[in-house]
Amino acid sequence: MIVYTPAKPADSIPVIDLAPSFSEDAAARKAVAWEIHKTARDTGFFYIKNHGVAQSLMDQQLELAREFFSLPLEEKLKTDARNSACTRGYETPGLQTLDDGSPPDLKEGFLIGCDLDETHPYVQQGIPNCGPNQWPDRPADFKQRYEAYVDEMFRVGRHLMALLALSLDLPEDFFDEGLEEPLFNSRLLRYGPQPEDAAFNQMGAGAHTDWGMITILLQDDIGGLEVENAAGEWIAAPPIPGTFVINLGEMVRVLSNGLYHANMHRVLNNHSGRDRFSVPTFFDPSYFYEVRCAPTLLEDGAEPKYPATTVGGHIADMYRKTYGLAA
Ligand SMILES: O=C(O)CCC(=O)C(=O)O
Ligand SMILES: [Fe+2]
Repeated sequence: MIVYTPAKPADSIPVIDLAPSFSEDAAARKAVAWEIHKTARDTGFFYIKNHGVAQSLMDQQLELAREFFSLPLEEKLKTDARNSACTRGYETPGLQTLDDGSPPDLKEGFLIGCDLDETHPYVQQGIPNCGPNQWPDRPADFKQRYEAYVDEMFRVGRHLMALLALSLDLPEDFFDEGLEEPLFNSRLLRYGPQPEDAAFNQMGAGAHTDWGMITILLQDDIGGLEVENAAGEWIAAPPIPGTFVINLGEMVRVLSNGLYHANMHRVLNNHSGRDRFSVPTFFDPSYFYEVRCAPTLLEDGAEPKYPATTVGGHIADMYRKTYGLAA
């Protein structure tokens, strides 16, 4: 358990302007990659602006979360994630415990991922965490609305992977073979206000590192996300209109031989009396893509610090672990 101590004000999570990264000018793209390189070695977190996602789509996605969670419980339970072999669907409060030893997370969720039906080879082979989504009938057009958002997350995710490659002196298309069928999960989240009688160390989301490559977080205007920087200090990651919060997951540690950080973060529920909504999207190369230390980071004959690992296997293990804890 990581016992809560208050976070300092944010002074070191940079806002990176992606506009020059869409330029034809290779030097302009490289300059953005260098900004990512610097922050990846410290907080592992940064905001992005001028990412090309329409503000209206961002607003609509938070509205989708608001509409879904305001439905009666019995309606939400029609897509109960406990009835899904791959934990897709509605997640009741307390279903997940991100920080072992802390109380279960005080948040309500709705999870989707790659929508694979029973004819897909992965599903036939019983590969963990692969299967169909559960789509609710209400709110209207939920599936279409969520999929329109995911399309844009794929575009941003691919773009960030190219910049991540560049930031490690790799060719921009280095990850392309792993990105034909990216693995992703996306979750709507609702964090209620912190109860007066909250248990000791009760968090909205317990301190954790993300498991995959890149997380693209959309948050509303309430705040509550906190990040541990390389100095071990907790700093706030407050909402900044028009931005996404990007953070690097455990796969990046393997890729960068520990040079880049997959930093701890958590959500403290608020005292404003209002619900907070957020939408993290976890973007990764395909299930069996092997992540290994970037060749640019190894001297001749040197051994990488971390063994190569497949994205899907690691993430599936972490799902089992964090849901098992809450059971
Ligand atoms: O809701 C947030 O701000 C962060 C959520 C998060 O860290 C996660 O789901 O991994
Ligand atoms: Fe996270």
